[in-house]
Amino acid sequence: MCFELTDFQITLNNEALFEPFSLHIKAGQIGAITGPSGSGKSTILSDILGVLPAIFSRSGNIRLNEKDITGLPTGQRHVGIFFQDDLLFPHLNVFENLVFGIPAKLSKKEKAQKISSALSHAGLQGFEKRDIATLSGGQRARISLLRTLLSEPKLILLDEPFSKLDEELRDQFRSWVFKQIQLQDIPAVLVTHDARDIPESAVKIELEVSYA
Ligand SMILES: Nc1ncnc2c1ncn2[C@@H]1O[C@H](COP(=O)(O)OP(=O)(O)OP(=O)(O)O)[C@@H](O)[C@H]1O
Repeated sequence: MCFELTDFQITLNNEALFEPFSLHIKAGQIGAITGPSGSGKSTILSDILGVLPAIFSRSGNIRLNEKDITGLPTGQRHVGIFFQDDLLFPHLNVFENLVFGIPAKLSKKEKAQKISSALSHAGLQGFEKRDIATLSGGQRARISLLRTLLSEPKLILLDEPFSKLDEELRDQFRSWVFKQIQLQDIPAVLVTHDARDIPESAVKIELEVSYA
């Protein structure tokens, strides 16, 4: 598994948001994109996901596992996203939230097994019937990432994933997330404004903004 952006640039109203860059990451590796507010970090993730708003245009290529995915609709890209607002369904329990992430082709039993094993991995064994409202912030965050991982993405995007967590939880959750990405053996693109969120081993890109 590998992910590449080549000579990548996004333009808004004929003005480039940042200088072109290339990024190459392998399975289990993190590509970390930083840059000033408004430099285009979230827009880059939207484009990788396949939902770049029409007002923007892109030059360069997006390749996942050696295949150019630029023309593919979102549903065929197999890209998972995780961000600070966890978007769990508050009226459904943990099991019902997680089952949304699982490919529909699996049987009921297989789905239940996958969920049980994922919860154990996250230190949340037996949480299937818990209401979302009864979970702590850190537990919610873990459930939310599990849901993304259960969809078996080929690439995961992390958009300011830790910014809503308090200091202590943030450290724990960050290490846990990076471990899950390695276990899943997929590449990940991380967008953050906080250097503490970037692991040593990450491939780092700092967006260069050229102000007119
Ligand atoms: N739908 C939109 N319509 C018009 N301009 C937009 C739209 N979305 C984003 N922009 C502009 O595009 C630029 C890049 O925005 P983007 O959200 O990608 O930046 P960012 O680096 O993620 O910023 P931040 O760190 O503040 O979240 C900004 O100047 C923003 O105002």
